[in-house]
Amino acid sequence: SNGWGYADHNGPEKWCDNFPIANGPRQSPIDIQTSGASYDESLKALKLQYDPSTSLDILNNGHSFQVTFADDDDSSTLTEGPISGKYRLKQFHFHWGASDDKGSEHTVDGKCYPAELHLVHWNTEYPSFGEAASKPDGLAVVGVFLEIGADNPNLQKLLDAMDAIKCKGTQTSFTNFDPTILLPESLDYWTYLGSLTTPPLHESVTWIVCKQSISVSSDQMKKFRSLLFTADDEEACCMVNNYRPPQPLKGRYASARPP
Ligand SMILES: CCN[C@H]1CN(CCOCC)S(=O)(=O)c2sc(S(N)(=O)=O)cc21
Ligand SMILES: [Zn+2]
Repeated sequence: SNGWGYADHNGPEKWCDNFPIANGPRQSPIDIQTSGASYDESLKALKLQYDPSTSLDILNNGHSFQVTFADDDDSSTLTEGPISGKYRLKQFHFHWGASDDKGSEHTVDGKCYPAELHLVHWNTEYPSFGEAASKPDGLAVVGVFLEIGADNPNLQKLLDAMDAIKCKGTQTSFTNFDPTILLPESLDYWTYLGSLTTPPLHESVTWIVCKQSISVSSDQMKKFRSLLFTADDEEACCMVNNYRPPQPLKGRYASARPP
Protein backbone atom coordinates (compact mmCIF):
# COMPACT_ATOMS: atom_id res chain seq x y z
CA SER A 1 0.00 0.00 0.00
CA ASN A 2 1.19 3.53 -0.62
CA GLY A 3 2.55 5.69 2.14
CA TRP A 4 4.35 4.99 5.36
CA GLY A 5 2.61 4.25 8.63
CA TYR A 6 3.02 2.27 11.83
CA ALA A 7 1.64 -1.14 10.75
CA ASP A 8 3.79 -4.22 10.08
CA HIS A 9 3.68 -3.68 6.31
CA ASN A 10 4.60 0.05 6.34
CA GLY A 11 5.99 0.75 9.81
CA PRO A 12 9.40 1.81 11.24
CA GLU A 13 11.17 -1.43 10.18
CA LYS A 14 10.18 -0.72 6.54
CA TRP A 15 10.87 3.02 6.36
CA CYS A 16 14.48 2.46 5.17
CA ASP A 17 13.09 1.10 1.87
CA ASN A 18 11.95 4.57 0.80
CA PHE A 19 14.00 6.67 3.26
CA PRO A 20 17.52 5.19 3.48
CA ILE A 21 18.52 7.91 6.00
CA ALA A 22 16.54 5.72 8.44
CA ASN A 23 19.90 3.98 9.06
CA GLY A 24 21.81 7.28 9.27
CA PRO A 25 24.25 8.48 11.94
CA ARG A 26 21.90 10.80 13.87
CA GLN A 27 18.47 9.16 13.93
CA SER A 28 15.77 9.74 16.55
CA PRO A 29 14.36 8.89 18.99
CA ILE A 30 17.01 7.48 21.36
CA ASP A 31 17.10 5.91 24.79
CA ILE A 32 18.43 8.66 27.06
CA GLN A 33 20.96 7.00 29.36
CA THR A 34 21.03 9.36 32.31
CA SER A 35 24.35 7.99 33.63
CA GLY A 36 25.94 8.66 30.22
CA ALA A 37 24.61 12.22 29.95
CA SER A 38 27.31 14.86 30.22
CA TYR A 39 27.08 18.30 31.86
CA ASP A 40 27.68 21.16 29.46
CA GLU A 41 28.43 24.55 31.05
CA SER A 42 27.58 26.32 27.80
CA LEU A 43 23.92 25.24 27.90
CA LYS A 44 21.45 27.99 28.85
CA ALA A 45 17.93 27.76 30.30
CA LEU A 46 15.19 27.23 27.72
CA LYS A 47 13.33 30.40 26.73
CA LEU A 48 9.88 29.68 25.26
CA GLN A 49 7.68 32.68 24.43
CA TYR A 50 4.34 31.70 22.86
CA ASP A 51 1.51 34.01 21.73
CA PRO A 52 -1.87 32.18 21.89
CA SER A 53 -3.19 34.30 19.00
CA THR A 54 -0.83 32.38 16.66
CA SER A 55 -2.68 29.07 17.08
CA LEU A 56 -4.72 28.31 13.95
CA ASP A 57 -6.21 24.85 13.69
CA ILE A 58 -6.09 21.22 14.82
CA LEU A 59 -5.65 18.50 12.19
CA ASN A 60 -5.70 14.70 11.95
CA ASN A 61 -2.95 14.07 9.36
CA GLY A 62 -3.30 10.28 9.43
CA HIS A 63 -0.16 9.87 11.56
CA SER A 64 -0.98 11.98 14.64
CA PHE A 65 -3.03 15.05 15.44
CA GLN A 66 -1.32 18.42 15.32
CA VAL A 67 -2.05 22.01 16.24
CA THR A 68 -0.58 24.38 13.65
CA PHE A 69 0.60 27.94 14.35
CA ALA A 70 0.99 31.06 12.24
CA ASP A 71 4.72 31.43 11.74
CA ASP A 72 4.93 34.59 9.61
CA ASP A 73 6.45 36.60 12.47
CA ASP A 74 8.38 36.12 15.74
CA SER A 75 5.29 35.92 17.98
CA SER A 76 5.92 32.36 19.21
CA THR A 77 9.59 31.49 19.58
CA LEU A 78 12.20 29.28 21.22
CA THR A 79 15.51 30.95 22.08
CA GLU A 80 18.49 30.22 24.39
CA GLY A 81 18.65 26.62 25.66
CA PRO A 82 21.11 24.64 23.51
CA ILE A 83 20.40 26.63 20.36
CA SER A 84 21.76 29.84 18.91
CA GLY A 85 19.47 32.31 17.21
CA LYS A 86 15.70 32.19 17.16
CA TYR A 87 13.35 29.36 16.19
CA ARG A 88 9.63 29.82 15.44
CA LEU A 89 6.90 27.46 16.66
CA LYS A 90 5.30 25.68 13.68
CA GLN A 91 3.19 22.92 15.24
CA PHE A 92 2.85 20.54 18.12
CA HIS A 93 1.66 16.93 18.06
CA PHE A 94 1.78 13.75 20.14
CA HIS A 95 2.81 10.08 19.92
CA TRP A 96 1.10 7.44 22.05
CA GLY A 97 0.52 3.69 22.60
CA ALA A 98 -2.36 1.21 22.47
CA SER A 99 -1.98 0.81 26.26
CA ASP A 100 -0.52 2.86 29.10
CA ASP A 101 2.75 0.87 29.17
CA LYS A 102 4.11 2.28 25.89
CA GLY A 103 3.75 5.17 23.48
CA SER A 104 6.65 7.57 23.97
CA GLU A 105 9.42 7.79 21.37
CA HIS A 106 12.32 8.73 23.62
CA THR A 107 12.88 6.47 26.62
CA VAL A 108 14.81 7.25 29.79
CA ASP A 109 17.08 4.44 30.98
CA GLY A 110 14.76 2.11 29.08
CA LYS A 111 11.56 3.50 30.63
CA CYS A 112 8.68 4.14 28.23
CA TYR A 113 5.93 6.68 28.88
CA PRO A 114 2.33 6.41 27.62
CA ALA A 115 2.71 9.45 25.37
CA GLU A 116 5.12 12.17 24.26
CA LEU A 117 4.39 15.76 23.16
CA HIS A 118 6.56 17.37 20.44
CA LEU A 119 6.68 21.13 19.94
CA VAL A 120 8.30 21.75 16.54
CA HIS A 121 10.26 24.96 15.89
CA TRP A 122 12.24 26.07 12.81
CA ASN A 123 15.39 28.20 12.56
CA THR A 124 14.61 31.71 11.31
CA GLU A 125 18.09 31.67 9.80
CA TYR A 126 16.23 30.04 6.85
CA PRO A 127 13.48 31.71 4.77
CA SER A 128 10.77 29.17 5.61
CA PHE A 129 9.88 26.05 7.58
CA GLY A 130 10.09 23.98 4.37
CA GLU A 131 13.63 25.22 3.75
CA ALA A 132 14.68 24.68 7.39
CA ALA A 133 13.19 21.17 7.71
CA SER A 134 16.13 19.48 5.92
CA LYS A 135 19.06 21.58 7.25
CA PRO A 136 21.33 20.16 10.00
CA ASP A 137 20.41 23.07 12.33
CA GLY A 138 16.99 23.64 10.81
CA LEU A 139 14.65 22.40 13.54
CA ALA A 140 14.44 22.31 17.32
CA VAL A 141 11.83 20.03 18.88
CA VAL A 142 10.90 20.22 22.56
CA GLY A 143 9.73 16.84 23.84
CA VAL A 144 7.59 16.41 26.95
CA PHE A 145 6.69 13.02 28.44
CA LEU A 146 3.14 12.32 29.60
CA GLU A 147 2.88 10.14 32.73
CA ILE A 148 -0.29 8.41 33.96
CA GLY A 149 -1.72 10.28 36.92
CA ALA A 150 -4.51 12.71 37.68
CA ASP A 151 -6.70 14.17 34.93
CA ASN A 152 -4.78 17.01 33.30
CA PRO A 153 -7.22 19.93 32.77
CA ASN A 154 -4.73 21.60 30.42
CA LEU A 155 -5.36 18.80 27.89
CA GLN A 156 -9.13 19.25 27.96
CA LYS A 157 -9.42 21.68 25.02
CA LEU A 158 -7.41 19.26 22.86
CA LEU A 159 -9.53 16.29 23.95
CA ASP A 160 -12.78 18.18 23.28
CA ALA A 161 -11.61 18.98 19.73
CA MET A 162 -10.93 15.31 18.94
CA ASP A 163 -14.54 14.48 18.05
CA ALA A 164 -14.21 16.90 15.13
CA ILE A 165 -10.96 15.38 13.79
CA LYS A 166 -11.65 11.65 14.18
CA CYS A 167 -10.68 10.73 10.62
CA LYS A 168 -7.51 11.30 8.57
CA GLY A 169 -7.66 14.60 6.69
CA THR A 170 -10.15 16.32 9.01
CA GLN A 171 -9.35 19.61 10.73
CA THR A 172 -11.09 22.31 12.68
CA SER A 173 -10.33 25.81 13.91
CA PHE A 174 -8.26 25.85 17.11
CA THR A 175 -7.58 29.44 18.14
CA ASN A 176 -6.34 31.21 21.27
CA PHE A 177 -4.50 28.17 22.57
CA ASP A 178 -1.34 28.80 24.59
CA PRO A 179 0.94 25.74 24.44
CA THR A 180 2.78 27.02 27.53
CA ILE A 181 0.08 25.31 29.63
CA LEU A 182 1.31 21.94 28.29
CA LEU A 183 4.84 22.45 29.67
CA PRO A 184 6.06 20.99 32.98
CA GLU A 185 6.93 23.42 35.79
CA SER A 186 10.65 22.73 35.38
CA LEU A 187 12.17 23.21 31.93
CA ASP A 188 15.33 21.27 32.81
CA TYR A 189 16.23 19.23 29.73
CA TRP A 190 18.49 16.76 27.98
CA THR A 191 19.66 17.73 24.50
CA TYR A 192 21.25 15.86 21.57
CA LEU A 193 21.48 16.11 17.78
CA GLY A 194 18.98 13.88 15.97
CA SER A 195 16.31 13.62 13.33
CA LEU A 196 12.62 13.72 12.56
CA THR A 197 11.08 10.56 14.04
CA THR A 198 8.83 10.12 11.00
CA PRO A 199 9.59 10.12 7.29
CA PRO A 200 11.31 11.95 5.69
CA LEU A 201 13.55 11.36 8.80
CA HIS A 202 15.66 14.45 8.00
CA GLU A 203 18.71 14.71 10.33
CA SER A 204 17.77 18.29 11.06
CA VAL A 205 16.60 18.30 14.68
CA THR A 206 18.21 19.64 17.83
CA TRP A 207 16.26 17.60 20.39
CA ILE A 208 15.38 19.20 23.72
CA VAL A 209 13.70 16.60 25.98
CA CYS A 210 12.27 17.87 29.27
CA LYS A 211 13.33 15.89 32.34
CA GLN A 212 10.00 16.50 34.09
CA SER A 213 6.79 14.94 32.72
CA ILE A 214 3.23 16.24 32.71
CA SER A 215 0.27 14.15 33.85
CA VAL A 216 -2.47 12.49 31.80
CA SER A 217 -5.16 10.18 33.17
CA SER A 218 -5.91 6.72 31.81
CA ASP A 219 -9.34 7.98 30.72
CA GLN A 220 -7.78 10.89 28.85
CA MET A 221 -5.44 8.45 27.06
CA LYS A 222 -8.52 6.49 25.90
CA LYS A 223 -9.66 9.66 24.13
CA PHE A 224 -6.36 9.87 22.18
CA ARG A 225 -6.95 6.25 21.11
CA SER A 226 -10.40 7.09 19.74
CA LEU A 227 -8.78 8.89 16.80
CA LEU A 228 -8.38 7.00 13.51
CA PHE A 229 -5.40 6.58 11.16
CA THR A 230 -7.97 6.13 8.38
CA ALA A 231 -10.21 8.39 6.33
CA ASP A 232 -14.00 8.20 6.60
CA ASP A 233 -14.24 6.09 3.39
CA GLU A 234 -11.70 3.50 4.61
CA GLU A 235 -12.00 0.60 7.06
CA ALA A 236 -11.48 2.17 10.50
CA CYS A 237 -8.07 1.66 12.15
CA CYS A 238 -7.49 3.19 15.60
CA MET A 239 -4.66 5.71 15.85
CA VAL A 240 -2.43 3.97 18.41
CA ASN A 241 1.26 3.01 18.62
CA ASN A 242 2.23 5.94 16.34
CA TYR A 243 5.76 5.95 17.78
CA ARG A 244 9.18 5.02 16.39
CA PRO A 245 11.31 2.93 18.77
CA PRO A 246 14.72 4.16 20.00
CA GLN A 247 17.48 4.19 17.37
CA PRO A 248 21.22 3.37 17.62
CA LEU A 249 23.21 6.07 19.45
CA LYS A 250 26.21 5.70 17.03
CA GLY A 251 28.51 7.48 19.46
CA ARG A 252 26.06 10.14 20.58
CA TYR A 253 25.10 11.01 24.14
CA ALA A 254 22.71 13.51 25.65
CA SER A 255 23.93 16.64 27.44
CA ALA A 256 22.33 18.56 30.29
CA ARG A 257 22.89 21.83 32.19
CA PRO A 258 25.00 21.33 35.32
CA PRO A 259 22.82 21.18 38.47
C1 LIG B 1 3.63 13.20 9.85
C2 LIG B 1 4.81 13.94 9.37
N1 LIG B 1 5.60 14.45 10.46
C3 LIG B 1 6.75 15.29 10.12
C4 LIG B 1 6.29 16.52 9.30
N2 LIG B 1 7.29 17.58 9.27
C5 LIG B 1 8.54 17.23 8.55
C6 LIG B 1 8.37 17.29 7.05
O1 LIG B 1 8.25 18.62 6.63
C7 LIG B 1 8.68 18.76 5.30
C8 LIG B 1 8.58 20.18 4.90
S1 LIG B 1 7.56 18.29 10.70
O2 LIG B 1 8.78 19.04 10.68
O3 LIG B 1 6.39 19.01 11.07
C9 LIG B 1 7.78 16.98 11.74
S2 LIG B 1 8.46 17.09 13.24
C10 LIG B 1 8.35 15.45 13.53
S3 LIG B 1 8.95 14.82 15.03
N3 LIG B 1 8.06 13.55 15.42
O4 LIG B 1 10.32 14.39 14.81
O5 LIG B 1 8.80 15.88 16.03
C11 LIG B 1 7.78 14.78 12.47
C12 LIG B 1 7.43 15.67 11.42
ZN1 LIG C 1 6.83 13.80 16.92
